[in-house]
Amino acid sequence: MRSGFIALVGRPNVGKSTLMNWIVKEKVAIVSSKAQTTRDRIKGILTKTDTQYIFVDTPGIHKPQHLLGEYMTKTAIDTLKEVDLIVMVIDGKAEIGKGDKFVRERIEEAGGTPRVAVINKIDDLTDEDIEKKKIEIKEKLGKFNEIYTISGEYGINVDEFLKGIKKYLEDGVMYYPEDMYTDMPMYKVITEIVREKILWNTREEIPHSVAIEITDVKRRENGKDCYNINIYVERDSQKGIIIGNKGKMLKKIGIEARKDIEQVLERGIYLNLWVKVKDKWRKKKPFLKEMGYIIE
Ligand SMILES: Nc1nc2c(ncn2[C@@H]2O[C@H](COP(=O)(O)OP(=O)(O)OP(=O)(O)O)[C@@H](O)[C@H]2O)c(=O)[nH]1
Repeated sequence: MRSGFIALVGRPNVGKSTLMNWIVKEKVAIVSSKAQTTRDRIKGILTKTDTQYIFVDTPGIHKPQHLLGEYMTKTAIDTLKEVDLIVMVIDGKAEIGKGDKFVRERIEEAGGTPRVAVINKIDDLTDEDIEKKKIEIKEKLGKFNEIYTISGEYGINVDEFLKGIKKYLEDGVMYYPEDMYTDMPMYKVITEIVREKILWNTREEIPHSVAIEITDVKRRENGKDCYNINIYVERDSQKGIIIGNKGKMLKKIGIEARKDIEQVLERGIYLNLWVKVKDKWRKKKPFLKEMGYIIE
């Protein structure tokens, strides 16, 4: 048996969450076309007959712009020092830029941890594009132990990638029981589902300034739990967008979120969503602490 921790790193939007979801085939990481949606270290665990892969999906590494950003980057760098392997995911469809170089520098800070590069989104690339990308990586990002080419969305070459990275894992250990696919607490899974639905439904209109909190769970007489969940935004205008015309948007978000949550919990629930304005919440440390984004 081999087992080990693998950090998936890369600038926002390269496809880390999509890849992890494909690998563990369960809803453990949020997928969105928006940048920086994954705020927490989430482990996706895949146990095969003789290998257990524990994936740590790091927050999108980027230059800190505000308090929440600082927290996300620090978490990501700490992760890199602890793992057995760093997998740097690169968007094969985009030119390698400042964001990728910034991530590469953070990998250097992790010291001697082995690192491989993954060119993602090859479903949209020609063989020639892929070869060019490999050269670009060597020129702009330097040396990796290996370079893999995959598509996380369609699962192309993902098995080969998994077999290939087995050698970096520790021999003779198994960290988690076989049937476990995430150690993310259930409340976090639930709030992430709500956040995902908001981001999907509101498209470009709602920025990342949204935080979700379960305020209470009450059991109704028929035995079903009723979840009350607050959605915090920064401005009245954002509140308006989420609620929508005659409350239609909030209703849609609620229905979609409830369905996914019921699937995860394997039972029926009631879900009440409340939208609240907290001005500039990202800059307010006590509030961030309360929401679990800062641990001191
Ligand atoms: N064509 C193609 N698109 C992909 C692939 N993987 C991901 N995408 C798209 O790329 C976008 C970003 O994917 P995510 O998985 O959210 O990216 P991420 O790196 O986890 O982003 P953050 O959580 O913001 O760090 C989404 O629109 C995906 O549909 C792929 O293999 N092929």
